[in-house]
Amino acid sequence: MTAVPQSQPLLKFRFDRTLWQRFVEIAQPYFYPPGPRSSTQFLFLILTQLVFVVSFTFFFVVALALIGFQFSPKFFAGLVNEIIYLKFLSSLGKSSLEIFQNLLTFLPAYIFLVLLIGSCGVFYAYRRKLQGREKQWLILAILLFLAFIVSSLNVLISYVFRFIDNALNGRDAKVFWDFLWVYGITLVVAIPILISYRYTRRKLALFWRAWLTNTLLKDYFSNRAYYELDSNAANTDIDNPDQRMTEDVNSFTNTILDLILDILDSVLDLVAFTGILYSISTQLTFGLLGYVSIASVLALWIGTKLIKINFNQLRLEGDFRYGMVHVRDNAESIAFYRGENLERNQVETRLGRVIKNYNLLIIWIALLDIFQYAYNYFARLVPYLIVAPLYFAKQVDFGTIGQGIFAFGMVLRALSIIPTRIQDISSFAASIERLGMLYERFRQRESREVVGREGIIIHPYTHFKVDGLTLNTPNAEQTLFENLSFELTPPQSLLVVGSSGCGKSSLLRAIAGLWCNGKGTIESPDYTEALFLPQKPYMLLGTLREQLKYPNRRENITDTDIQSALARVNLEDLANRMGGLDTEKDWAGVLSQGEQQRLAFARILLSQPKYVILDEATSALDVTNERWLYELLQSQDISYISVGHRPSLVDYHQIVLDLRPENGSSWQLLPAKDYQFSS
Ligand SMILES: Nc1ncnc2c1ncn2[C@@H]1O[C@H](COP(=O)(O)OP(=O)(O)OP(=O)(O)O)[C@@H](O)[C@H]1O
Repeated sequence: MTAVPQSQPLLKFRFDRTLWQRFVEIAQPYFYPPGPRSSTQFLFLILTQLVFVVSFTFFFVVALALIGFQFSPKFFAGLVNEIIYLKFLSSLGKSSLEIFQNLLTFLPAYIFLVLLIGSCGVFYAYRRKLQGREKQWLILAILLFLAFIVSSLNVLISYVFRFIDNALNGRDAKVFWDFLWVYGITLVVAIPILISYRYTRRKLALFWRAWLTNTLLKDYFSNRAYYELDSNAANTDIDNPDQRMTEDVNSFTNTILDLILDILDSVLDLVAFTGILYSISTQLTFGLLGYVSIASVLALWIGTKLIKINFNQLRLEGDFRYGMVHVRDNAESIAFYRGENLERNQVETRLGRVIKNYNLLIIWIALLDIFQYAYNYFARLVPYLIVAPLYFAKQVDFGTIGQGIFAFGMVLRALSIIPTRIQDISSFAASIERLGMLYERFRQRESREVVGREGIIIHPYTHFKVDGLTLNTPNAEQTLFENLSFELTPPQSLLVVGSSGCGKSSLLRAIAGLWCNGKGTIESPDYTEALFLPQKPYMLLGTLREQLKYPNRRENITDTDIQSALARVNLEDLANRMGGLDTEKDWAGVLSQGEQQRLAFARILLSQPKYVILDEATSALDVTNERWLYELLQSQDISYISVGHRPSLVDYHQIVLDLRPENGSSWQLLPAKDYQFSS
């Protein structure tokens, strides 16, 4: 049964600089390689891309307007007269067509042209840095462009309805039907654009997720980080790395795009509709700004509380799921022990923590709901209160009321990103914290490796040589042995003995480079020349063939080689019995311990290493099979180190290393023929 996490590391959850730095650390590398001042350059490139998209959109919209003008001159004439940002255009020509045509020879057009060429130039200058990242920049550009178009469509639709309302009010049937047609055509164009916008957003999130997960996986599997993280310890700060690399990455890449594009949409809507709103009422505009600012500060305060709760929720959910997986992986042992009740208790304790924290979460969400309902319902009243008196005083037409309410709603929505999305923002911040911590841990390991590890020094060498080795456990609680020295010249073999817990397996861990807390030097052959056989053989998820080829050190292993290796370890009928080499099973559950240990010996025959390290690798076998397998090793001219408790093992080794000799010294090395197992 694994430890149920008791305490959590003390973390501060705030919308602060550290959170921002973590965010940049995770988000930037997909688009721009990290390095000194790279964040500034990255932001500069994002702005340049924005400039590019704005300039491009300008020419695109003018071209569209010129085409659209051919279909509905009345609507476009109306637009030029009504849209506040376009009113200045009236000076460019008499008819609306002239105005649009003149736009292309007007000063802003030149400015946009220069910006367009300039931004292309900037990207050209950065082409080397962006090598391999072209795809994401291109998709981002398309996404930004679509965001502009979608926002323009919203403005357009608001005007179409204003004209429809006014035509209704003036009982002008012709104009009414004309604009209904315009609306129909706009929809035909708008729907595919809207769908492409959403699709592109998801596609970029998907590419980003794949990239980020692969990057983290690379770090996770490099230099055995997965082994060092010790993520099941109760007080670990990197809990559930699997969850961080799966769910947290997914929610990060999806939410980030949703949020960033929502913010962009909001900015665009804000620019588009504040003008309309401002032209209707200045008080309404400023009142709205004040209202939203106060609400945002309040929302951020509630959000800060929510980050911690969301962070804990993610951790507790991960712990709960791991508890269940642990039961699944150890089903047989638990069944033998009849440990159901204890296991149920441990998963129920974990579930209890999930529920307790979730309970806290829903209380805070309820508080947030009160705030959000009050915020939204009160906001709906405001435009009526301000625009209706203007209408009664005949200062604005009827269509203006509808458009005023629509514009108010759009500006309110645009400004309300923080008050209304604070729940998403907080869980996003929690994901950033969790991913950021994992990311930092990987970077720390990397810099530690560059600077050089402290403790035991490992050198590559032609054979095993240990010099002055003192080994501590990773947490430095125990010193297992001191000043150990020995040399093993092939084809010599060494048997490591000693009472349980004296550090036999730990010596093998140090030789394999897994433990390095202590001092002294270990010289060992390259890992590709050695094979390690643990007491409980590792059975991977896959076919029987993959099982036998593991760890895939040699190519061109044929099925005949496999069959012959199986026969030599007394498993000739295994493939037939299991339905062939392509069969996939839960091998750890299907094969007996002894069969698994024999299968591990078959791996030696197939991989043909020069050295083998065996940690009680024959403990589940009878003495006859054990002898047979050791004779097999000797016939292959393999030099090996074994750990074991059985007296019979002494016969297959030349040297014995006793890590807890009875004479009281720290360790003892002697020829096997002189060694006597104590009874
Ligand atoms: N990850 C760890 N962190 C801290 N201490 C550990 C860790 N793994 C093992 N130890 C401790 O190190 C000591 C040596 O463990 P090791 O597995 O090397 O014993 P051993 O001699 O191989 O025992 P056995 O014969 O029972 O397999 C034990 O006291 C064990 O509790």
